[in-house]
Amino acid sequence: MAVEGETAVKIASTFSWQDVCMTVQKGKKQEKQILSNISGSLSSGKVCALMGPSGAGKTSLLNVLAARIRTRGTTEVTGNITLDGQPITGSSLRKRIAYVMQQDILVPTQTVRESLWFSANLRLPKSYSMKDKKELVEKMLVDLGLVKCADTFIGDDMIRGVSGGEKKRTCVGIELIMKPKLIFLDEPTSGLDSYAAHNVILKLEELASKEGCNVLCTIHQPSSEVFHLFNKVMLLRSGKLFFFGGVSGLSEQLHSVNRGCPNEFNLADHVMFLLQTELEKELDSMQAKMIMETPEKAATPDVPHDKSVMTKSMEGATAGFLTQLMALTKREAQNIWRDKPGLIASIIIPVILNVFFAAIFYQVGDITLDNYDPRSHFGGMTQVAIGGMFGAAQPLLLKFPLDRGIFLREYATSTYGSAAYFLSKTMVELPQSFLNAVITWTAAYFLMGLRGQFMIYVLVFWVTGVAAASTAVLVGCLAANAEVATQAAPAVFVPQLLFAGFFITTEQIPAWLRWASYLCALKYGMNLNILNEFGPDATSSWPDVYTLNPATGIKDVPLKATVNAEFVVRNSIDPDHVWVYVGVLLAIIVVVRMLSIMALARRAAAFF
Ligand SMILES: Nc1ncnc2c1ncn2[C@@H]1O[C@H](COP(=O)(O)OP(=O)(O)OP(=O)(O)O)[C@@H](O)[C@H]1O
Repeated sequence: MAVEGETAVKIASTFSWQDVCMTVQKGKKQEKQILSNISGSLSSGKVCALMGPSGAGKTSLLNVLAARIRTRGTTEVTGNITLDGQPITGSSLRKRIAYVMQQDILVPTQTVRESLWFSANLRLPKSYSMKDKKELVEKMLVDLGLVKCADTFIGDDMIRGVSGGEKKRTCVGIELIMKPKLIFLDEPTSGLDSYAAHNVILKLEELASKEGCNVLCTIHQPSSEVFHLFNKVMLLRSGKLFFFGGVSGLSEQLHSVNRGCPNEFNLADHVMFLLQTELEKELDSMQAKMIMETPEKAATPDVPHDKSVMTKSMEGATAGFLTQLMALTKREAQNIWRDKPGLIASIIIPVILNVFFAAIFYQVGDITLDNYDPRSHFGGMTQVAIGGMFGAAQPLLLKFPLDRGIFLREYATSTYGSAAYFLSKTMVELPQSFLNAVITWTAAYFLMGLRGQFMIYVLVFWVTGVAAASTAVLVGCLAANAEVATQAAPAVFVPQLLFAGFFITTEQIPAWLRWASYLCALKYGMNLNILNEFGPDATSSWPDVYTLNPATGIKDVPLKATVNAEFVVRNSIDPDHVWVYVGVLLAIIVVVRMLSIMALARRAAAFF
């Protein structure tokens, strides 16, 4: 299927690498040589297997050739790596390189078609119309044999989804949609049975020859059928090139050094066994002979299988910020909507918990009751605020660490920027937290018999929850992983409880520590709640109820004056500063979320 607007460009690209070396610094003076003088070349339409015993340097070489090694610090890489004579550096060349990781990092609630569409929509240049993109996705589904499962969820442990082989082919499709010139795959067949593995490599081979791209993949134990699909094989041993050439060439070479593969044996198994069982001395002498055979072949560019392969230039701007934001928001919302158990739990659990807690504080706000106690009244409000803070923070704390794999893969392939990614999560979070605020206060307000304005409680709870979630998000973006985020969370949230006026009033906190309460979002939320329930405006309409005067022993102090002094004055809350409290809460949200975007971008930049 020809995509409208394609430019007729014959692909005949050559990928070559000369004298690639990699060393890592171990301690102050020691160096470890990971790769030594590895050379070779591949040309359009060829699929090369990178093999060798464990620790031979396969992943290191793959990462070096794909420009995925950070050469700062202790790692040094030398050598020449070029694509059509150009060194592999710079973002435009990077975009022509696809890297399929060993783990299938996909969104479980997306279907196969949606996964490919997401990649096409955000990564293809704007010169591609929607129709072009859709045609490309459909073509990719056909080429990769994914039509039958196109509308099946990717799935995970909880959601029934596509098979392992189909997942792997989806990962390949996500990268191939960009029509990359180079495709690197780390163990694309690991965890697959031999038929599924054959299918993946066969599709890769077909696509490589059709699209004219160079494919290099590490592979552990290919079956004979799989092994013979490769056009080239590169064998490493202790960081050195043992063999590079065609599969039949390998067989000939082994015969020439008297280590031919018996007819009934698998050539790949045979050579791997040899590499791990032969004496070092023997291997050295074989290696010396075999390498002598390869450079000439490796240096000669191969002729593309299909000389009429067409492609369209991938240069030019890709999707803009708004398109990225919309696509990401849609995916995030779908993710929540399709995760039915999670969605139901996010509604049912707050209802049950809040009804239960409110039942404990039943009618604590009824000031006309004989057993009325202002501390219980305040306690009821306190528990809603504390529950709200943890309830809002908890789901957000692990959101970014748990989704980091997908973010890094997509960010690294320039699918979107960190700001669009971050804002998309916020767009979905806001209505969810508003719904949570309505649920919480509907349960709490009437059962506890509070007197402030219902809608103010909902709004304050919502904004304070978003502020708590912002802090959780920042912790999640800064933390190295989910475990670190979980460990760090109490250090951030417990002090908020201490500074919010629940256990100690602001005026009792030592002056040199009091400043910390000004950074505490919960404190501002609580100030607004206290004014809504106990502030002078709120209490002005209270019926006349009197409390005990300690000086006279007579109940002649108006209750409104008692609660005002106890909760408003002692917590240094100024009724004229309502909008200051609202403003500071909003400012905390904006500043903390901006810091989170920066932390996310920094983490993504450090990925390579
Ligand atoms: N940054 C590093 N610092 C120290 N040693 C390293 C580093 N990177 C790789 N190595 C070492 O280099 C050798 C090659 O590692 P590499 O992961 O490339 O091997 P591999 O062939 O892919 O192994 P496997 O098949 O087990 O994944 C190993 O001994 C590994 O411990």
